[in-house]
Amino acid sequence: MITEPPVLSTEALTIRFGGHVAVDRVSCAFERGTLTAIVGPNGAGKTTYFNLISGQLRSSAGRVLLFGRDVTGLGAPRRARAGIGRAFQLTNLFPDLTVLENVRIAVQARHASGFDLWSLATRRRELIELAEHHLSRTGLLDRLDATAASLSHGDQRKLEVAVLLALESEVLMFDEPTAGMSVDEVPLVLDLIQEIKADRSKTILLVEHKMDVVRSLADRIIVLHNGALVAEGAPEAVIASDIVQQAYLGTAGSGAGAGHG
Ligand SMILES: Nc1ncnc2c1ncn2[C@@H]1O[C@H](COP(=O)(O)OP(=O)(O)OP(=O)(O)O)[C@@H](O)[C@H]1O
Repeated sequence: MITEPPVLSTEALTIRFGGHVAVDRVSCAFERGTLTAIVGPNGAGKTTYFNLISGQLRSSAGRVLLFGRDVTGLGAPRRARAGIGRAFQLTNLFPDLTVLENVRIAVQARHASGFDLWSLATRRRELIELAEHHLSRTGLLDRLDATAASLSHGDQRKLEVAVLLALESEVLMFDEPTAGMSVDEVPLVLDLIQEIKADRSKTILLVEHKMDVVRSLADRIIVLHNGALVAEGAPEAVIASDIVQQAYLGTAGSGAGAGHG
């Protein structure tokens, strides 16, 4: 029987900084339509693991596979074009362009081939319609003409997600999506992630300290500690497990209401 490879997987992924092993032989598969939260104490290697997947860092050993294809040798821009979309890098946005222009450029980049000079006007309309579709999903239709730079922090995050949707990224990676946001903006971003998760077409990875956020969004949790993957499973079971309670959340038996850091 032929089984489909997972959308994304890492095999014994490892990085050393001098003598320090920041990510230590992490093997993990991420399936389409799932949201996996990556948790662990400060310095556990979560962001470094993200950087290895998105290509911001090159691994010392191990592999990153996208649909079973080895992308370990590709840099970040090529991995992004292959479908690994990392949100909230800010480099994804053109600050002086409008909301609509930012997303239209992403749609255009995605649909560059097949460009037909004779139907420029039709083509332009189609690009704008697609861009508006992504902006409608992310709740930005009323900000089409605002420049990216003029948006609130929360709306900029929505715009970044619209750009990733327009680029048709298969994998969406969120590193602490609510960090630095005001209390009113937090639910907007969480609703947005929930909305993208709901159609089950994307593979979502989330690094998050807040356990209430993890509980409400994640289908699965993986726990990193000292760079190694030490626990994995359904959120309630992993959060309640002794290994997480004692070693990673520091409060055995408390019900893990809080993260750390
Ligand atoms: N470029 C680097 N050079 C040297 N050491 C690094 C580098 N990047 C990360 N580290 C080290 O690797 C370890 C993992 O760091 P990382 O930022 O991935 O942890 P984290 O789990 O994301 O932590 P936090 O929850 O605090 O964000 C830490 O000990 C960190 O100091």
